[in-house]
Amino acid sequence: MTKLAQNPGSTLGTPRTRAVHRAIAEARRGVPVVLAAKHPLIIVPAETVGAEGLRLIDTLSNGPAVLLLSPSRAAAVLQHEVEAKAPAIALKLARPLIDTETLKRAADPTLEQILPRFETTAPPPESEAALALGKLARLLPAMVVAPVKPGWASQKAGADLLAVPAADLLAYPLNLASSLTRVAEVAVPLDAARDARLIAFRALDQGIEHMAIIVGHPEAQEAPLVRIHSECFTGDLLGSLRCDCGPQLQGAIARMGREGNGAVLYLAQEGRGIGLINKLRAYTLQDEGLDTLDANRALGWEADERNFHIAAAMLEALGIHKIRLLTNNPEKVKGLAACGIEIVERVPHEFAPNGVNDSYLETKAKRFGHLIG
Ligand SMILES: Nc1nc2c(ncn2[C@@H]2O[C@H](COP(=O)(O)OP(=O)(O)OP(=O)(O)O)[C@@H](O)[C@H]2O)c(=O)[nH]1
Ligand SMILES: [Zn+2]
Repeated sequence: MTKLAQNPGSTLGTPRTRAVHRAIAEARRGVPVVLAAKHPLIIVPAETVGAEGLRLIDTLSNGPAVLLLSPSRAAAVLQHEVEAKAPAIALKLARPLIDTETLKRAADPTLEQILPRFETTAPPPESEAALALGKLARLLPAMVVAPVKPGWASQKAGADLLAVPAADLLAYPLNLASSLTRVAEVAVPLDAARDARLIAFRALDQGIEHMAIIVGHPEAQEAPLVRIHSECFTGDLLGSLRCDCGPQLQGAIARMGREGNGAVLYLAQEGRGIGLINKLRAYTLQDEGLDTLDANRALGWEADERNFHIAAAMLEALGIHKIRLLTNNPEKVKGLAACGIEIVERVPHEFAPNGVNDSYLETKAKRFGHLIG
C-alpha cells in the first residue's frame, strides 16, 4: 500500500509561498502585480504583457516606468557595456506605455531586433525581486516596472491586483524545497534495473513533480550511487543528439542495475533551471554561433540557474545522507555539500561525443569546468 505523507502546514499553502504561486500565474498571463516593499512597485513581464496590462500600469503608477533587464541582456539591447554585477539595468520607457511589440523584442534576442535607442536610469531598490518573478514564471527576465500610487488597492482599477512581498519572491526557492512531500511510491521494473521503484515528490506549488528512481535499497547502503539528473525533454525523451542527457540518464540506471542499488533524482529543472521554452530559445542562439553558456546569458539568465536544495531535501526524505555522486560537474558536488549531503566520492559519468554534441561537451569542459577526459 502507498504510504502518503501529509502536506506540511495548511492545505492552503503557507502564506509566504501562496502569494508567490499566485503571482507566478498572473505573470504568465501578463497581469501586473504589486511588489510589496518599502517603495512598492507595479510590475509585469515584458514577454506576456498586453495593451490592457500596460494601461493598468499607466493608471496606477505615480512615477516613471522602466524596463528592467539583466545586465547581460541590457548590454546587447544598449549595444554597450554595462555594470555586469548589477542586479538589474533599468531602461527608461516613454509614456503612455503602448508598444508591447518593442517590449517583447527587447526581452527576447531570438526575435527581430528592431529596437529604439534606450536611455538608462537608476534601477529601483526591488529590482532583483522583480526579475526573480520573471524567472520563477520561467519567462524571460525582463520586467516593466513603475512606482505604484499609494491607495492603489482601493481604486477601481487596482481592486483585483495581487500584492506579493518582495522578500517572499527571493525566499521562494528555499521555502518551496522545504515544502516537498512524498506523495506516491510504486514498483516500476525497468529494462536495465528490474528492482526499480518510483517515488514522487510534490511541492506546495503543485507544479511539475520531482521523481526519485530507486534501484534496490540505497538507504541501506553506507554510501550509495546517486545521480542528480535535471530533466531534459529533448535528450531524455526524444533522444536529441544536441546534449548528452539521454545516455547519462540511461547509463546511470544501467549502472545502478548492475550494482543492485542506487538512486536517480529526476528533477523538474529543465534547461539547467531556465525551462524548456527558454532552452529552445538558447538552442536558436546556439545555431547562430553562441555556445551554451553565452546563449543563456544572452537571454538574461545565468549559465546555471539550478539550486540544490530540492535534491538535498529529497535525499534527506529518502534517508540517504552519504553518497557516491555520478557527475562530471564540480558545481553539483559543491552545491550538494553546501546543503549538508556528504559526498564520499565523485564518480565520473562521461559518454563519448556523438558527432552533434561535440562542441556542447567541449564547452562544458572548458567553460563550466566539467571534469572530462
Ligand atoms: N540552458 C540549456 N540547458 C541545456 C542545454 N543542453 C542541455 N541542457 C540542460 O542541462 C541539464 C542537464 O544537466 P545535467 O545532466 O544535470 O548535467 P550537468 O550539469 O551537465 O552535469 P553532469 O552531472 O556532469 O551531467 C538538463 O536540464 C538539460 O535540459 C543547453 O544548451 N542550454
Ligand atoms: Zn539534454
